[in-house]
Amino acid sequence: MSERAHGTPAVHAPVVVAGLAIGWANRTLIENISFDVHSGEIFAILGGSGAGKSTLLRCLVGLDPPLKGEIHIEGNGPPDLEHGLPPFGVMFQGGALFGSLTLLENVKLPLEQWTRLAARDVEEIAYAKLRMVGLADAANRPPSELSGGMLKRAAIARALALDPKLVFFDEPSAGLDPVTSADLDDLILTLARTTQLTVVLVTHELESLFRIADRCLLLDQASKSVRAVGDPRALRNSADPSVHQFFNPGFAVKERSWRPVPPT
Ligand SMILES: Nc1ncnc2c1ncn2[C@@H]1O[C@H](COP(=O)(O)OP(=O)(O)OP(=O)(O)O)[C@@H](O)[C@H]1O
Repeated sequence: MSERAHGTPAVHAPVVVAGLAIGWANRTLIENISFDVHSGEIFAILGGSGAGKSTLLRCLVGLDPPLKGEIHIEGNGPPDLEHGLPPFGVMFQGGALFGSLTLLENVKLPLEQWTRLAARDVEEIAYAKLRMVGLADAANRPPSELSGGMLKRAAIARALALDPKLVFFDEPSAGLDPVTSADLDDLILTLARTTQLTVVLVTHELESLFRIADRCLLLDQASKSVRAVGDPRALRNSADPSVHQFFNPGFAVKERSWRPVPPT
């Protein structure tokens, strides 16, 4: 279901996807994927387990080639990770911090790799990023000494080290308890709203989705298609039963649970 088919302007969108098919060798996961991510919005990729959410994200950041279709990132074609600085930050599911380095050293890495800044400036910027995610006090600790929530924050700091205007997060709240997950949502929301950051994230946490996402894309494994695109709060009331069920998973159970017990 293309948003542009419904008239949404696509000019200068940070992410534009048209007629994309994703999958592996001779196995197509999802076809005809078309959507735009608007500047400054938080856009979520949703779907059941194995639907292809991470595969789509990997295509968007240039790690895997799509089977077919177009991807435009920041007005260019698909990202070419082998040549030059990618115009976005990425946080993968596990955070992917280097265990042998301190948090500060982890955040310094992209600055050292992609800029010619003096060592003092690199250190200052890396500290500023850690401060931004509330981890300045932990700058000299290794990842092994941190909680799951702190590791995610550190990974976000590293993804933002080069001040990208666009970031991709794969399951940022995976493995976190509800309180830590809500704190992380607040951080993502604050970053997006205060720095005009465009965020594309994969999630399967509905609570988090309703809390932070402006719009979302629902992938459907059975029909190999995009089932819905739009505001998750509106999709909650979708007339399409499968979309309604996805956004209201407890609905049928709740209905059954308060039905009176028949007299014996
Ligand atoms: N490198 C690969 N080669 C072949 N098939 C793969 C590869 N990586 C993933 N797949 C398959 O593609 C399908 C989609 O995987 P993907 O990780 O994109 O799903 P997902 O929606 O992110 O699922 P989950 O929510 O469980 O993480 C799965 O059936 C998976 O086994």
